[in-house]
Amino acid sequence: MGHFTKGTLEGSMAQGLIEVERKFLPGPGTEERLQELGGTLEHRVTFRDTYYDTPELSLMQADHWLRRREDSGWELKCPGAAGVLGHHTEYKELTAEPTIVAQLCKVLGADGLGAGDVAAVLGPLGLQEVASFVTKRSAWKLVLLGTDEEEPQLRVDLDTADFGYAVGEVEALVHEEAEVPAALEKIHRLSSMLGVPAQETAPAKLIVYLQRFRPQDYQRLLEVNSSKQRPQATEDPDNCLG
Ligand SMILES: Cc1ncc(C[n+]2csc(CCOP(=O)(O)OP(=O)(O)OP(=O)(O)O)c2C)c(N)n1
Ligand SMILES: [Mg+2]
Repeated sequence: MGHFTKGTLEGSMAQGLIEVERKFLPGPGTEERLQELGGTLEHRVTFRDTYYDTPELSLMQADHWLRRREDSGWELKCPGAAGVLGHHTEYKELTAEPTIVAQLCKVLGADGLGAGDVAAVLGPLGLQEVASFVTKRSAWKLVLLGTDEEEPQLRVDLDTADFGYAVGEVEALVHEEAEVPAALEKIHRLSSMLGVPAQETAPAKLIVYLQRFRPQDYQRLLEVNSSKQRPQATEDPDNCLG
């Protein structure tokens, strides 16, 4: 996994936007540093995420991540176009339930389940809870000095999961692919001002959860990840940007 993930956000508020992000390990001084850099705290929020998969983890093995987030509904992250910028990977974030159901059926090879609620197809598709945890997030916004455009602003989320793991994300939202390199450059710049070592990466909360509480599942995922090359977006029938 590279340092960045990028997904196209769906939904009324953020239609067509591309999310470019980098995860890092925050320290005790990270919030203070954000303030010194002119960052503003947008909000603090607490939410529970529950992830679903088959007993064999068919979705995760296909790089699909299905979750229900308390108060904001279902979301499926699925692989987007292969990264052309080196280290980052891309995810499209589906939030419309009929679209999620259609993609689930495609990945799991199921037919004739209709296009209704996600909850209604969990049983038929053999999907069950694999992880559930609460995140406390502080969401920050920041404009880099010496940047003339008003956007994209950078966002920083500082998350602490209820099982004790803390992880940060620096992210930018852009409108088109052509803006991604500049966004990556800003993310790099802010990360380094936050004292993040250049090569540092941090695992997703879910990955750490599996490692700690479902070690056999974690092992299964590792084996798949090391034994297969990520398919090119254009050749991958499961790709949901395609
Ligand atoms: C080794 C490895 N690590 C990560 C991945 C990708 N991955 C792992 S879990 C996962 C799903 C969770 O993504 P994450 O960015 O951690 O979610 P979160 O920050 O809580 O929510 P937001 O509010 O940003 O939507 C993905 C895409 C992978 N395929 N392989
Ligand atoms: Mg994230």
